[in-house]
Amino acid sequence: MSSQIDAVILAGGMARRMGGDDKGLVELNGEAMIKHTIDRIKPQVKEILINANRNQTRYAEFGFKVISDEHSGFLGPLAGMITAMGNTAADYLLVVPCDCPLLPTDLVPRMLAAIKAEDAELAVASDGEYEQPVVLLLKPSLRDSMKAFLEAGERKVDFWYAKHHFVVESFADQPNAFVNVNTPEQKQRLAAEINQS
Ligand SMILES: Nc1nc2c(ncn2[C@@H]2O[C@H](COP(=O)(O)OP(=O)(O)OP(=O)(O)O)[C@@H](O)[C@H]2O)c(=O)[nH]1
Ligand SMILES: [Mg+2]
Repeated sequence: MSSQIDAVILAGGMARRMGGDDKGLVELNGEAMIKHTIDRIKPQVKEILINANRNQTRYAEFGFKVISDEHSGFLGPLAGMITAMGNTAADYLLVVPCDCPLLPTDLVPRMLAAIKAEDAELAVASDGEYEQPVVLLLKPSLRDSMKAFLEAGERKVDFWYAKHHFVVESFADQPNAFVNVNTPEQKQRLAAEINQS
């Protein structure tokens, strides 16, 4: 039987480098940033969850369930993952950020194959050089471990997964896969690149 896979798109940060604008809703080439992410991920998973702590009504307009962090206070991406893991019945949860508009279209099959090959608990994507700690495929049963880690005051995603059996899947074959838009300048640059190609 094939594995059921849901996804959470993390859009729950404060986006300070974007001047506090809600990053998932900022427009890139005429569409909300999160719409680019949705278009990349939707064909690869069963259900999508949007994790947002502001503007929930606007996020709901994309047609998916919107969930807010169960821990208040903007505790970081782990808080969004914990909430999503409690809202899925899937075998695996894909975690992606809202500010990576060019995610691989073969993200899920490759991460899943990497997990199965090593019988690992989770996979983290890499650009060939750096791990991408908010691009993960993980078993929702890891929720208790993540919750305990967050509630102990820890915040760093890579420190958390280092405690588990994880595999790294490299997407070095796709140099722009994890282009990350954190500032208005990065957004302008990417918009110009997309328009040229
Ligand atoms: N649920 C949730 N997601 C978060 C939180 N902080 C960051 N994220 C998400 O984690 C991912 C990576 O976050 P960053 O881009 O580093 O941080 P950010 O808060 O969005 O932006 P900056 O304030 O400019 O660092 C993004 O998808 C954010 O939406 C949080 O407190 N809760
Ligand atoms: Mg970012």
